[in-house]
Amino acid sequence: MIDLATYAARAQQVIAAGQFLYGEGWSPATSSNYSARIDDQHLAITVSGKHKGQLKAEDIMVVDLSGQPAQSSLKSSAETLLHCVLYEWQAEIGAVLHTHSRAATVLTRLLKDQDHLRLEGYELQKAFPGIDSHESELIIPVFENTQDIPALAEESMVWLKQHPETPAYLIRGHGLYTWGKTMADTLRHIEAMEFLMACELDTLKVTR
Ligand SMILES: CSC[C@@H](O)[C@@H](O)C(=O)COP(=O)(O)O
Ligand SMILES: [Zn+2]
Repeated sequence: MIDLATYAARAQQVIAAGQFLYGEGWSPATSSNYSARIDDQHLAITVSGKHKGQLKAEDIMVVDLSGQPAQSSLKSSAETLLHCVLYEWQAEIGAVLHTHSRAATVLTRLLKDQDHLRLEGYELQKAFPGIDSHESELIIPVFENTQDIPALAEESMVWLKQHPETPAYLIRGHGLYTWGKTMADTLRHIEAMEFLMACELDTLKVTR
């Protein structure tokens, strides 16, 4: 049984996240998907194809950790499985957010054949858990874009199980996935990644 009060609270968090992320320009044109954990078996996730700045309660649905809808005929996000494997991987993950910012799209295209973004020397790296110095190296994997979501889910898990400290990943020409213990933590990770990616783009502009 799903606790309805918890579900309603999580749905409100997802709606508020959408308003913020759309307002920042990081979730344009129905792109992006968001979720929050309800319990050890269920998550609240956006219905596929919705405008993320105008989400309503009926645009959030419940799926189990295998991505199957719980008592719903609605279609959950096309990328539901990418969320599910993260919740399955780490029990402490409470929210997962996927965005489509211009910075994530352009930077990953500029990185061309590189399979990761390397960040070092930025004070803001400390916005991520376990990082207490700008001198540490932060590696964010860049996966190739694909419509084969089960394959991407598998690829993300292979990387993350080998690098469990990773706070986010990028998909080339597509966007960002990040996660955290709470929705607030996850939103902070997005803001930090957006700042860092903007800095990287600014640096490329003057050094290329
Ligand atoms: C509007 S194109 C973006 C989609 O292809 C997809 O990548 C995305 O982020 C949103 O898909 P959705 O099924 O609404 O969760
Ligand atoms: Zn997407």
